[in-house]
Amino acid sequence: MLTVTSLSRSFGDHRVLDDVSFAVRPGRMTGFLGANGSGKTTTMRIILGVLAAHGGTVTWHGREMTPAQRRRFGYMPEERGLYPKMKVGEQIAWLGRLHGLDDDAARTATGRLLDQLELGGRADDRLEELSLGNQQRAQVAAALVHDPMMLILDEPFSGLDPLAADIVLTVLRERAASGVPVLFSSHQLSLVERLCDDVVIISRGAITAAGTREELHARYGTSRFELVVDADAGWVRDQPGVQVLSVDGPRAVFEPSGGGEQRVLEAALRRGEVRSFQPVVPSLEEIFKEAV
Ligand SMILES: Nc1ncnc2c1ncn2[C@@H]1O[C@H](COP(=O)(O)OP(=O)(O)OP(=O)(O)O)[C@@H](O)[C@H]1O
Repeated sequence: MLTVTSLSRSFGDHRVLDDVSFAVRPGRMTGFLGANGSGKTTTMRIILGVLAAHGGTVTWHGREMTPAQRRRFGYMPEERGLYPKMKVGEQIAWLGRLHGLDDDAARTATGRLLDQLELGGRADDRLEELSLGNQQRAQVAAALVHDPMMLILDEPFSGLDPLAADIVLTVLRERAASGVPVLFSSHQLSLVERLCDDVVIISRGAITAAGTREELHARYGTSRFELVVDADAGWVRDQPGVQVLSVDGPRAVFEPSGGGEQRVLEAALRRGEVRSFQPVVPSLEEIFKEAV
């Protein structure tokens, strides 16, 4: 497990990280969310050891991380760093060797990854000949080729169409399932909602929410209910013990008190068909807006 505790960092007078603490657990996909300039990249760079913290610690399984351990991390930086003129396959294998793989292992890992990322046929093309989305997939391969023990990915899904995002996601999920902690930043909240196990939200350099997706839904959950019937739902307004928030044809959203939701459900069943009746679960987008 990677644990970040009380990180702080300033650039001049500008404090960009203030008491940042969170954990990235093995086998989990952790989404790191925050508005532009909130401190995600700075935090990731400190974890990687390419930027010094002014306070706080980064530990791996409870101990201060060593440079050798950091070298076993896989990092996809925000500024993509592959060579445009170099052939994709050669480049990924070369990065594997730089990380200590022998020639055979580097070639095998490269071939497998490029196939998984559906770039197998492009191994002999120069990077610049690939579309931007395919270049991005090659960047993912570069971060994974040495079988890293932890993955830190800055916006790995930006610029990918939904099919390409799913291909990358499958590869990352496979690594997470094998026990690798995965931390990735993203602005695409619907995507994060679908794929992350844990969520960390940062706002202006401070963590405003962190936990499993279910914990955040419960914490930011409301006591609202949504009822959908087969005719106009305006009658819900007359029910005792509920505050109606909206009625839109057959759909009513209300906030009950003292068991009011049961009475509404019973009344709806007496009146006819109930199409759905459920508590309103906030989306990650709503949680994000409330937390930042
Ligand atoms: N080298 C630097 N020198 C001065 N200020 C910096 C430096 N690096 C980052 N900052 C500032 O630190 C703040 C946090 O930046 P950071 O890149 O960590 O944010 P971010 O959450 O990754 O943003 P984005 O989503 O836009 O990539 C910003 O105000 C940025 O201008």
